[in-house]
Amino acid sequence: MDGQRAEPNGKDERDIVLSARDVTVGFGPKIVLDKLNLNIYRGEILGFVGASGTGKSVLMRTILRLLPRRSGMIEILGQNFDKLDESQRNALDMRLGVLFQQGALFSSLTVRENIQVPMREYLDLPKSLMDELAHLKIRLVGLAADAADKYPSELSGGMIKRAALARALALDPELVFLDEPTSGLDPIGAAEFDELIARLRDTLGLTVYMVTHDLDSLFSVCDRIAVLGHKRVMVEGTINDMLAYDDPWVQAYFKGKRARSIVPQQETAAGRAESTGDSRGK
Ligand SMILES: Nc1ncnc2c1ncn2[C@@H]1O[C@H](COP(=O)(O)OP(=O)(O)OP(=O)(O)O)[C@@H](O)[C@H]1O
Repeated sequence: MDGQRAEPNGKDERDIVLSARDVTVGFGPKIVLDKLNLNIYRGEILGFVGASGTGKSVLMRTILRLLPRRSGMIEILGQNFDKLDESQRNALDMRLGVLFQQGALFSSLTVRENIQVPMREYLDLPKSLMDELAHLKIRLVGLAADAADKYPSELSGGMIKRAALARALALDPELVFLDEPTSGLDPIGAAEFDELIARLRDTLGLTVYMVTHDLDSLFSVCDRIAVLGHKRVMVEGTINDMLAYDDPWVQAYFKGKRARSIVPQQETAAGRAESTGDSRGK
């Protein structure tokens, strides 16, 4: 397993929604990602992990075109941004949702107004319709209707994450990027957020790219895991693939004390359902 996925017959029948090929990113003389390859498949929740400073945020920001790459190709939903004109890029951007770390809501806007930011940017809708849509998104992420008129400073950490998720879902995206979605949440709040993401994937047919350090998320909701190391995706696959991979960081991460408190539960089919917050934060 080296991140260059090859099926036995040389073909991959799965629907690829994001494909990064030989992506190289650097700052000055420092190369952070070197010929990185990664596929994300439709309908999956991919957990993206790696030691601090390996380039997880850099990759996500490169995919979102917030950082330039030196070389390589990125295709999203079958399209190569480099070959699109501005209106096509906008159309593609609308099919992506992003939840940045810490939620990144605008503090001077209410939850409703925050959710409407992407609508105002990309769509020309009457206010009444935008209000209705914001209300739907608020309910979708499990917030009470009265959260709509609250400012971020009036929300708990868990509510901020949900409001930020509602904003990420404002335009009904197909592919959602989540940067450390459960960081800062208490164990129960984190488990509930994981469940919400899994439910939305099932009901909305989302594909989810989740950067996370949270072992519980990896074990409980991620279908596949990709590990960033040595400037590329060094291993991708299931938990069992991680456990079998011979690398000191991967072994320490997936077989360390924290992981041992979670792994045995996951070895049964019931494990996914059982793995709610009790092992978090140990
Ligand atoms: N704008 C920048 N200019 C120079 N170096 C940068 C810039 N952004 C990131 N880096 C460097 O790129 C490397 C990867 O950073 P990145 O933030 O992607 O790590 P990460 O894997 O997301 O870490 P963490 O898990 O701690 O969030 C680091 O060495 C960082 O210092």
